Amino acid sequence: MTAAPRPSPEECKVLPAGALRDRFAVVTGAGSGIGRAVTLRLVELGASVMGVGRRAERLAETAALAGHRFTYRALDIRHEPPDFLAELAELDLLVNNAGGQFIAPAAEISRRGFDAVLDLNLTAQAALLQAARPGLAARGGRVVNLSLSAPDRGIPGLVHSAAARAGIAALTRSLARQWPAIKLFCLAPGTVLTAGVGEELPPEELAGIVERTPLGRDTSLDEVAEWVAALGCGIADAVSGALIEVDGGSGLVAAAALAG
Ligand SMILES: CCCCCCC/C=C/C(=O)SCCNC(=O)CCNC(=O)[C@H](O)C(C)(C)COP(=O)(O)OP(=O)(O)OC[C@H]1O[C@@H](n2cnc3c(N)ncnc32)[C@H](O)[C@@H]1OP(=O)(O)O
Ligand SMILES: NC(=O)C1=CN([C@@H]2O[C@H](COP(=O)(O)OP(=O)(O)OC[C@H]3O[C@@H](n4cnc5c(N)ncnc54)[C@H](OP(=O)(O)O)[C@@H]3O)[C@@H](O)[C@H]2O)C=CC1
Repeated sequence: MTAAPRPSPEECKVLPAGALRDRFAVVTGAGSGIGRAVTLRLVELGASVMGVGRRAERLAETAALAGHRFTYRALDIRHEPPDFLAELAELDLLVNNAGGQFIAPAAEISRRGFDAVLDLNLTAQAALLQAARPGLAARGGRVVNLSLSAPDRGIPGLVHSAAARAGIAALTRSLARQWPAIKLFCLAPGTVLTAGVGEELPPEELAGIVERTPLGRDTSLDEVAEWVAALGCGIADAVSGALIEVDGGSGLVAAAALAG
């Protein structure tokens, strides 16, 4: 079956020019995929962005596209303390996007494997949030935590990631209550055809997942980027702590079993 058409990049751009003028954002995982698309859109809307990731060369590629309002720090959020955030006196937006996992049957995930995925997708992100809190509170700032659509329905093959992603949604809700000066959102894409997801799943399996999605298509990078920018610019400030699934309705149907 042919996938349903996505909106064009221009159709996704609904925010007015300058919507993020004079704002300062930190985006983790800014060297590729969703993080790069988010970075470029935030910069286009007027923000200055600090990007974070392990590979400096990937971040340098983003810098070449983003221009002078983008700076970056090459570091590992799992293994280095989040001092770069604690040092920021003021921060308007933190996009906790760096994440990922490996696909494996539950019985084959070792304690270290489970810990690695929990660490990347939950514990390290919690540490970034704690470090960023004073700077965010000083500006009435916002946080967008990237998650995965419908982890609460169960995802065979991704049990460690589903547990971490359910955790980040719960952390987002809890912090929204505890830190009222900061607005926190959890944004959960379904399938976004990045190189990263392509390394995890073969094309035919991805096509099958997209086909089972109620809207019959993937979610585009531009759609995710616009959602992050919208949550970050303040137009959604009547909302806090929410899990927003930008997934073409894939969270409404049972997730495919990715491993036995
Ligand atoms: C129906 C739902 C549709 C869902 C569609 C999918 C949507 C999701 C998309 C994305 O997330 S896109 C992002 C794609 N990119 C990634 O996910 C890559 C990220 N992965 C990593 O960075 C690493 O794999 C990791 C998860 C952080 C682990 O890194 P680390 O360097 O700590 O690993 P190691 O030291 O090598 O190993 C630690 C531990 O983990 C075990 N392990 C690693 N890979 C596997 C595997 N494939 N299978 C089983 N176990 C694995 C490894 O063996 C180690 O354990 P021990 O052997 O020492 O016990
Ligand atoms: N694509 C999809 O369909 C979906 C993606 N997601 C989530 O969205 C986020 C982005 O995914 P996507 O863009 O597709 O994937 P990518 O693999 O392209 O992005 C992950 C980014 O995180 C960075 N990163 C990974 N580990 C670390 C670390 N320890 N320290 C610092 N940076 C790190 C990577 O850079 P580097 O390797 O240089 O460190 C990379 O830029 C992830 O959390 C993913 O799980 C959720 C649902 C669906």
